[in-house]
Amino acid sequence: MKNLTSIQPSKTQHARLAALKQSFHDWNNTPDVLTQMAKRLSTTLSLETQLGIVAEEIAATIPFDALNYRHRIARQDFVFSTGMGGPHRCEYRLTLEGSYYGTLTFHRRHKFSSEEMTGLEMMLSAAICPLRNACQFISIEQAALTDSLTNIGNKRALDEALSRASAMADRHGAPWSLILCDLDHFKQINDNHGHVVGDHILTKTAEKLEQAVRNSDTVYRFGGEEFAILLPHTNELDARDVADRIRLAVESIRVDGGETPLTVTTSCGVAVHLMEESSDQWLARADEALYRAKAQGRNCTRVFATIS
Ligand SMILES: Nc1nc2c(ncn2[C@@H]2O[C@H](COP(=O)(O)OP(=O)(O)OP(=O)(O)O)[C@@H](O)[C@H]2O)c(=O)[nH]1
Repeated sequence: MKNLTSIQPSKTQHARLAALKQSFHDWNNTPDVLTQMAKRLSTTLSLETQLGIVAEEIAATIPFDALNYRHRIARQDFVFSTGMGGPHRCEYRLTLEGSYYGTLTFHRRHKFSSEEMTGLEMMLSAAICPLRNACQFISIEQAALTDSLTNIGNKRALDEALSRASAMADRHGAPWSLILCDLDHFKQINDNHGHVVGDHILTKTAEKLEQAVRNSDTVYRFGGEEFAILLPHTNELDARDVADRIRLAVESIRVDGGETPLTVTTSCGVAVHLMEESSDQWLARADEALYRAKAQGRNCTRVFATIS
């Protein structure tokens, strides 16, 4: 083994260690305004919580009447507001290393002085890194729940949504319906026209499904050519109508397939949530209805009927 030269603590090192000890003491016991805010921000990756902390810490030094934050992250608008208006405002576009992380606006009844604006800028400079991390965390979380081909929710997103929907249906008693759609003879499209055309049809299908349903309904791709639509406040009868509308929407898709345009049909299975059933049981009943639609000729809707 190589001999290591023994390191003798020098005077400078002693001084540095003493300074470190002092700064640890200050950081721990009497942090300055910026350190205190940075410490609090580092405890969370929730953008909402971070913005609450920023609002509190800034208000302690620079009072304001309202703070608004808006940013579009992963195709979704994120909005945070605290307090009530005021005619004067200071607006900051938050950017770091060329990337944009939202716009923060402070409102107040009285004008902000230039000294106060400098203070705001200092506080925001100290907050921008944690805010950037929180925005990126939302993007990563969103990506893990999104199907990369069609840009709609994936199987994981469906599982989470079904669990939430089951809990809400049990608690409030409102009907929730689930529609499963599976494109018919999709293998033939891939085999005859190639996967690129197949992928294009899947993308078009996702678009059509989203257009065919209400804003409050959500569409997921949970398997190769399988889609799911979750419909809040929708009973069996209405869900059946939606499923038939969806089938017509999918039938209207036209994709360039050589001499004649390619078309596709879909089979649908519907199940309304039953009191206290698990999301797996609910999904299994919708799947059973879909299986019947396939077995009974395809391009049709079957409902897992409930006796009420
Ligand atoms: N292009 C493309 N094809 C996919 C994707 N995922 C799954 N598939 C294909 O979807 C096809 C599904 O075939 P099957 O399960 O036999 O079903 P089907 O041919 O639609 O027949 P039915 O469902 O019984 O009407 C297979 O050929 C898979 O390769 C994808 O991401 N892109």
